[in-house]
Amino acid sequence: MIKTLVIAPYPGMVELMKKYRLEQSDLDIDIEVGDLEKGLEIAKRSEELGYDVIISRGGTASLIQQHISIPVVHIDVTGYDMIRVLTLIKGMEDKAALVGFPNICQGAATLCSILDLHIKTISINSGSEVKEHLLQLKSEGYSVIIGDVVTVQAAEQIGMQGILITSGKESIMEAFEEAKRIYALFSSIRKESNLLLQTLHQLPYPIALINHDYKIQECNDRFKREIEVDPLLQDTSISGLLKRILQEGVSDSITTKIGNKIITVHGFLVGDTDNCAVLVFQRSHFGSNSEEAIFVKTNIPHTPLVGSSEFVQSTKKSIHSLTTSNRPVLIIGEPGTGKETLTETIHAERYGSNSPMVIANCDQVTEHDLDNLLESSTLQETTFTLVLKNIHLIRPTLQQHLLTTIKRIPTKASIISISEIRMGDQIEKKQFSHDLYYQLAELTIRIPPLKNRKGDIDALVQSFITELHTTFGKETVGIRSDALEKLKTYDWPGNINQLRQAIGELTFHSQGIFIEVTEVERLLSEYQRDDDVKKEEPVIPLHGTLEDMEQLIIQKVLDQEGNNQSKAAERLGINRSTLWRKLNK
Ligand SMILES: Nc1ncnc2c1ncn2[C@@H]1O[C@H](COP(=O)(O)OP(=O)(O)OP(=O)(O)O)[C@@H](O)[C@H]1O
Repeated sequence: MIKTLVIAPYPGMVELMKKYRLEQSDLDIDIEVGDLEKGLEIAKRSEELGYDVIISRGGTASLIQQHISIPVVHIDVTGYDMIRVLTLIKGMEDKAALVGFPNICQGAATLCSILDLHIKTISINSGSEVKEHLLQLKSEGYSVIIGDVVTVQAAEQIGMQGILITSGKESIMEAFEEAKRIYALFSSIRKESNLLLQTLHQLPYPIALINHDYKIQECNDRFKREIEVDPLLQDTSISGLLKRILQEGVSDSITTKIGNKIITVHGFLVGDTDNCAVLVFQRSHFGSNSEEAIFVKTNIPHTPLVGSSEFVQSTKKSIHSLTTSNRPVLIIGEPGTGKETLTETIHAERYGSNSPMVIANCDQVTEHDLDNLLESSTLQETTFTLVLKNIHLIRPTLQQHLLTTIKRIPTKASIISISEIRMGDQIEKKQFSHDLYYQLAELTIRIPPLKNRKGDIDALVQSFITELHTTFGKETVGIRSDALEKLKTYDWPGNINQLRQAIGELTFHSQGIFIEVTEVERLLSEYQRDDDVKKEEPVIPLHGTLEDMEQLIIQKVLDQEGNNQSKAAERLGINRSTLWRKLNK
C-alpha cells in the first residue's frame, strides 16, 4: 500500500476525497485540510510519519514541493472543473472576473469564448499580485471573483463575492492515478540511488564530493572516520588538485601528507552544471618517518644548484636534459656532498615538487619491503621517484630480488640510486651484482668532494647566510672577503654539510653584520684540532663484508708498523703464516 496524504486546500475537498478513496485499493489515504503555510506545516510533519506521496492543489502544492523531499502530486484544474464553475455563474447579473495562475486562465479564456460568456480573465504569477488586481477590478465595477482559495479569500476580505474553482471527481481520480505512477517511478529511482549510496559507504576508501565553493557536499562514512577535514582543505597540493579538477575539468592524482598519514588522492569531475570534484583517498603502506626502511616524502624541496665550479655548471646542463627522460641515475659522492639535494632537484625538475619520492634505505630493506613496494596500490597511479639510498650497502642476497622488483616498477616512476662509494671494487669482487649496477647506473653523476670544488664555497656560503637570515632572523648578512678566503683554505672533510654547520655556528656567535676573519680562524682551528684527533684514532670501517673490514684493519696495522709483518702479526694476535694467508687470499 502506498501511504498517501492528501492536503486539501479547502474543506469541501475532504468529503469528495473520502468518497473516492474507498475505490483505491493500492493507496492508503489520509486527508487533512490546510492552505499554504498551514498545508506546509502538515507536509513537514508527514515526512517524519513515513508518507510515500502527498497530494495537494495549486499554490499549496507548489509551496510544499519546494520544502520537502516526498514526491508531491498536483490536483490539476481540469476543463470539467472550469465548465462546472462557469455554469454556476452563468445566470448571475453581476460583473464577474477570473483571477488565477496562467494554467487556469488560458483554459478559462478559451472556454468563455466558446460559451459566449463575458468574463474578464486576469493572469497572475504570484499570490502577492492578487490584492492589487482585485482592488482595480472593484473600482471597475466587478463584484464577483472566480479563483482558487487565495483569490477567493482576498476577494471576500474586500467585500467582493468569491467563487472557488473546486476540483471534481475527474481531477481527483486523475491525481490518484498520478500518485501511483509517481510512487512507482520514485521507488525505482530510490532503490537505485540507495544501492549507489550503500556502495559508496561500503567502499574500502574514504570518498568525498567537493563543490565549487570548495565545501564537502557529500562523503562516505569512512571519510568521516578517517580524514580530518581542516588539514585536508588547507593542504596546498589538495587545493591545487581541486582547482585543476573544478576549473580545468582534468582528472589527476597526487600523493601528500595529511596529518601524519601519507595519502594518494585520485580526483575527477562529475556532473554537468553543478559539477563536483570527487576525491578518492588511498592510504600508503609506507609512512613518512625517515627511520623506516621505506618511507614516502612529499612536498619535495627544489633547491637550485649553486656554485661556479665546472661540476655545478655541467650538472645544471645535464639536469635539464634529464627532465625529458625517466632513465635511472646513480649519484656517487662522499657524505654531505649534496647527493640527496641533487636527487630532490632532479625529481622536482622531472615531476614537480608535488609528486612524492619513495625512499628505500637499502641498508635496512628486506624482501618483504620490496614486495610491499610493488603491491602498494597508491603508487600504481602516481608519478614518483624511487630513491635507493645507500645502494652500496644492500645485502648481496637481496640484490637479485631488487633487480626483479625494479623491472616491475610502473613506467611512470623513475629510479635514482645514491652511493657513498664507487662500486667498481665490489663488482669486481662479485659483491655487487653486475646486472643490478648496469640497470641502476644508466647515467652516473659523481659529485666531487668540496675540497675539489672550492669555487662553489662563495655561492654556498651566501645561500646559507641568506637562509639563516630569513629563517632565524639573524642580523648577519654577509662575510668579509678575507674570511671567505680563509674558509677556502680548509678541506671540509664533512663537505657541504659541514660548511653549512660552520656558517650556522659563525652567524650564531657573530656580533656584527659581517662574519669576520678572526671568527673563521677560531672555528677552523677547532675543526683542525678535531681532525688531528680523528687521524690518531683507528678507523674501523663499517662498509662491506667482515672480510673487507678485516683486510682494511690488517692494512692499517701494517702501515703503522712500517710494513713489518712480524710486528703486525704480533699486534693482531695471530702468527705470521696466518697473516700471510690472510694477505694473499
Ligand atoms: N646546492 C646546494 N645549495 C644549498 N645547500 C646545499 C646544496 N647541496 C647540498 N646542500 C646542503 O648541504 C647539506 C648536505 O646535503 P645532502 O644531505 O643533500 O648531502 P648528502 O650527500 O645526501 O649527505 P649524506 O651523505 O650525509 O646523506 C644539506 O644541508 C643541504 O641542504
